[in-house]
Amino acid sequence: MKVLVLNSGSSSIKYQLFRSDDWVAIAYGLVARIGEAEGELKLNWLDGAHNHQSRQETLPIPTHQEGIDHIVAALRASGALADVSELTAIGHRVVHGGPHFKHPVIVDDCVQAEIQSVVPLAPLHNPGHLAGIEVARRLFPSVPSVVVFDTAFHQTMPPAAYRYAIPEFLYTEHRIRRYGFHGTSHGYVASRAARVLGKPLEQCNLITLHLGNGASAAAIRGGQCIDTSMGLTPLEGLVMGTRCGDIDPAVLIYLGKNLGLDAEAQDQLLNRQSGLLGICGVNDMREIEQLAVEGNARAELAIGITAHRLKKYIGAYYAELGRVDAIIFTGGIGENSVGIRRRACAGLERLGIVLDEEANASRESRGERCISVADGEVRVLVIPTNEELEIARQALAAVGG
Ligand SMILES: Nc1ncnc2c1ncn2[C@@H]1O[C@H](COP(=O)(O)OP(=O)(O)O)[C@@H](O)[C@H]1O
Ligand SMILES: CC(=O)OP(=O)(O)O
Ligand SMILES: [Mg+2]
Repeated sequence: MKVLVLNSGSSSIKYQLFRSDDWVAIAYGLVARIGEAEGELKLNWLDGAHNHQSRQETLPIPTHQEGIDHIVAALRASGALADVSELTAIGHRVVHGGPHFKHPVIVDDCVQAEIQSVVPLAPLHNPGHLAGIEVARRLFPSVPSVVVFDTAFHQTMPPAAYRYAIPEFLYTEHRIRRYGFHGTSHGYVASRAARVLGKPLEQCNLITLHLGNGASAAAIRGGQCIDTSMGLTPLEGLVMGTRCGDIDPAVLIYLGKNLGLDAEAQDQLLNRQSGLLGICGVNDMREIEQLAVEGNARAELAIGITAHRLKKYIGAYYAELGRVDAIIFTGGIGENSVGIRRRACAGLERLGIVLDEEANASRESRGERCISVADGEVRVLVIPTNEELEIARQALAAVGG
């Protein structure tokens, strides 16, 4: 049997198809630029002889419905999915689950309404997820759709970590609190780290750093999340591709009073025009690192602010945990950027965090690896994340597989 995972965004749908007996990804790809004049369909799959094949097409994809239609047609044509009846479940990534969801759930109208109700709290993410869920339920009524929430892993945080120091009614009546995101990734890399460390997850104290386009840190004690850097929305915390992360909230008051920016304009400014893009005009870390090598001062500053913020969170979470077994880097930047890892860990020797420069810089291994010195008190690990695999497993478990 097979499990299809959809990570449906506002204008794109990433997908992966897993065989559930051995969890091999037999196909994966992307539908991009939904609603634009020229859309894009990408499919990679394993053929009958286990050779990798790929196909790419440019075509108009006006809606999410057509996007999912194209995905299913391409999966069928490739032979990866002979028939929809082979699907045991469809797993959907949902960034914001609000205050109630602690576990994955099979979608029904109530669940969909609850996800809809928190759209204002994840404006970049939840609307696209809902579009994907609606279409999947309509097109495949016989296959259960399971939602796996980014927020679920963080539900173990204590009130001291998740409450903000603002009037109580904002929490009780308006659900304003820290939720945290990327939980599927933090949870996945934490369990992989426990295997590398050779002890049960329940005995591991970890700091996990998910550094992709969105970026967040989590403090994990005994396998459970006790704090995380993202807040009510995925805007708080670390510096991101286009999001500012932590700032003085009075910046918003200033923007409103002195620049006349309304809420919509403030949202655009801090969610889409800030972060790396705002500092140096580019939001892709690989390009920024190249620009910095060429002497671009704004690119160098963008890297400097990013690493400074990371170090601050490592220190804060070290203090919260008291004892740390490992720091884990993951996500596109965490897995690939030698420089960000080096700068985030520099000067932390007194905390027992000492990188092995050669291991950190080695491009030989792309997989799970240790990049700290052999006798380091705190292990520093690079662990590639696999949110889709984790979603597929959790979706199968939710349908009783
Ligand atoms: N070799 C590399 N060196 C530095 N940064 C990289 C490298 N490869 C990817 N990245 C960065 O990773 C980020 C994207 O991370 P990713 O986890 O793929 O994002 P998403 O959150 O969209 O899944 C981009 O900033 C990209 O530049
Ligand atoms: C929650 C979040 O920021 O997700 P992403 O990194 O996919 O944007
Ligand atoms: Mg990602």
